[in-house]
Amino acid sequence: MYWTRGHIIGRGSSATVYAATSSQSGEVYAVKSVKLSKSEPLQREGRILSSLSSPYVVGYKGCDITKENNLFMYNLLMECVPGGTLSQEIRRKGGRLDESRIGFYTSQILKGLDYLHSNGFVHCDIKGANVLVSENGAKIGDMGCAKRVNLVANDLDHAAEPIGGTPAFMAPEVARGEEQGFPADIWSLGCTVIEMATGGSLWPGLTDPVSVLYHVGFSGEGPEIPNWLSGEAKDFLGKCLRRDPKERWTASHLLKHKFLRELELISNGKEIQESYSNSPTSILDQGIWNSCSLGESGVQDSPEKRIQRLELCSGNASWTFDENWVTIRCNNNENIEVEAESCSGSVSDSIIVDNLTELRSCGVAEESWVNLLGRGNSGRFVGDEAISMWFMTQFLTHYS
Ligand SMILES: Nc1ncnc2c1ncn2[C@@H]1O[C@H](COP(=O)(O)OP(=O)(O)OP(=O)(O)O)[C@@H](O)[C@H]1O
Repeated sequence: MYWTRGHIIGRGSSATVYAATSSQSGEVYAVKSVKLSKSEPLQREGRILSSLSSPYVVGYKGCDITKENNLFMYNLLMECVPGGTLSQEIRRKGGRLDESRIGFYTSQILKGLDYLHSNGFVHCDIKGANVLVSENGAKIGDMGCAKRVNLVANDLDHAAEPIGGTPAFMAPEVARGEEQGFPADIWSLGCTVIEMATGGSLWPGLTDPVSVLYHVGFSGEGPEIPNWLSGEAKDFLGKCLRRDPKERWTASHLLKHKFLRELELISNGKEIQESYSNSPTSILDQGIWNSCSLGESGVQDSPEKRIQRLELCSGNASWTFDENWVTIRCNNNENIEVEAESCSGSVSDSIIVDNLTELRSCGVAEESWVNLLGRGNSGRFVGDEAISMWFMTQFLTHYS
């Protein structure tokens, strides 16, 4: 397939997403690109997406390898969902959504989950930042953490698939590193409903992902359910946020819950769609394209200097919904990669050090590692190449 790369429309912790135009049809796609040498997780995501087809999951359009500026890039082409993420939509609407809109998006995310689960996939990272919205509603995106469940045994192949996701949205059994099956997505959906209702932190007062993990896993508590929600909505959340995964309702069961059924009868989707299409902040607006320019900084400094710069960039840990992110990854060889990125485009850096001893010898206080991890909405734990549970253990040991 021939296509032309356009503007950046989003950045995640592992990849950059651009608009792309098909040379033949002129159709606009979203293309997620990474250096070929680091593309194994994206290739895996592509393989999963290519096996799926649902109006509630972002559509697969193909993949290829390009050579640009002497770099080989792996590209995953997807359907372009023009409204950005659900988290961005929440901010556009002033920090929280009204209940009918919450029900509208929840029902579509659930239909996507029902589809994934009945095809044997656990998404493993449901949250507002991984749901894409358009005038037609919501679609589940970012299948980068997804894993297959053995439907016959109704169990995970633990050896093959590490636990992944975003700490604040993780189910208790996931935070404890025990299991990550279909019910884990349902807990994360409950957290996403609360995100839609509050726009704020699910765990106020907990400012770094390690303390969130510890609290979720061992405190016996769930996130606070906003008081202003109706009884039906609270009941729905209660079914999603049961601490025992066996007691959580399934996606197909939740689709029949009175919270969604009643809303569907009242709004029939129309009012919500009209309201959405009036939004002036679609990512396809030219103004947004024009304002989006991201610089790449050089990487000539020594690892020491670059780690120190990252430490300065990271500031205080804050578990908020800002778009800045800093990620620390550890691969199987225990090389540690530290990256910093600013959505405004002013910082872009990445360094690799061999082990924790080297990170220590660079003079970065261990507290700052937590800060580095805690910044932004993607202080997250994902597959092999990303922050491993091993690395989390280091933090837990340090933290406790
Ligand atoms: N199909 C799409 N259509 C429109 N925008 C998209 C699409 N896919 C991704 N984006 C944008 O790109 C951003 C990054 O995408 P995505 O979350 O898939 O990347 P990632 O590197 O896997 O993220 P992370 O690992 O941090 O969760 C999204 O937050 C969204 O703004």
